[in-house]
Amino acid sequence: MAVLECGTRRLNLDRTQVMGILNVTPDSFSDGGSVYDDQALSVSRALQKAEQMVRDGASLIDIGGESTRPGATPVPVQEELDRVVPVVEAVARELDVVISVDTSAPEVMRASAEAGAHLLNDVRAFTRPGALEAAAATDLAICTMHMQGNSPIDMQNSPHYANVVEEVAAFLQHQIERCRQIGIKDNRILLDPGFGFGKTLEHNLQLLNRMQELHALKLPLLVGTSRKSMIGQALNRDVDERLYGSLATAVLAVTKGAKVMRVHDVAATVDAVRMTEAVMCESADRENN
Ligand SMILES: Nc1nc2[nH]c(SCC(=O)O)nc2c(=O)[nH]1
Repeated sequence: MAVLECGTRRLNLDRTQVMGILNVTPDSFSDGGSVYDDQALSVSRALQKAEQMVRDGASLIDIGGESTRPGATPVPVQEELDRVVPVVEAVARELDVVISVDTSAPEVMRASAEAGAHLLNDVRAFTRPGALEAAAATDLAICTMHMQGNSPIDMQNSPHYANVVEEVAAFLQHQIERCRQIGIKDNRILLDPGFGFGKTLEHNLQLLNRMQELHALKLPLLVGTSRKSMIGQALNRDVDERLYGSLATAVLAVTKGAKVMRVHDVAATVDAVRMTEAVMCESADRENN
């Protein structure tokens, strides 16, 4: 059985797992402010949303205190801590689920691990000073992701690749080597091609269409396409009309070997993923019988 070691928890990767997105930010692009009451973060509202996603079939919850949509400005660390830590503590106390924290700040990584998180998810691939050391000091799983450009502020200015799949693969291979050098074992690592992070529509479409080529890296893939602009651009849909397109990308990602899907719409995605796997397993069952 393929397993991701997530601190005190182990995640079965023999089947694709669905990660529910829990933005605890007032300005996230697709559901900004959904857990805010007038200006204040409501921990109870955040917990209710997490409970619903677990009921819907999420086996991971990704808690993010900084919006990383294109053009977003960084959040002060203390503000991020104030948003994330109380929600991690509440979810750890109340729910049986793998808790992921979407952060680039080493202070938030350490505090989240203390508060009960199981996975550190960094869209900046643990490149901030002290971030990889902070991750290595825990026994949490990590997700390391490709982004072209230094941050969401500038990543979409002029994305450019000679060969996007090869360049993303080379970047992720380098991240694996950084992790190994600092003592983060392979069975704690998820890799993520970073859809929408310094990529044009064509880059994103090619990356999904050729994603099976990333299996050469031999570590499990996390995919985050849910409600992203690649869907809006391909279908000419606003952010609240991208469920069907998101499901199409989830099905394709699963057929190409994604092991974790990071999504807003958990129930719909769980059914799409399970149906896809039912068909895929049929062919495997038939070949084995
Ligand atoms: N690992 C990982 N973490 C993420 N955090 C965001 S924030 C922007 C959004 O949800 O559209 N995207 C991703 C992603 O694609 N992969």
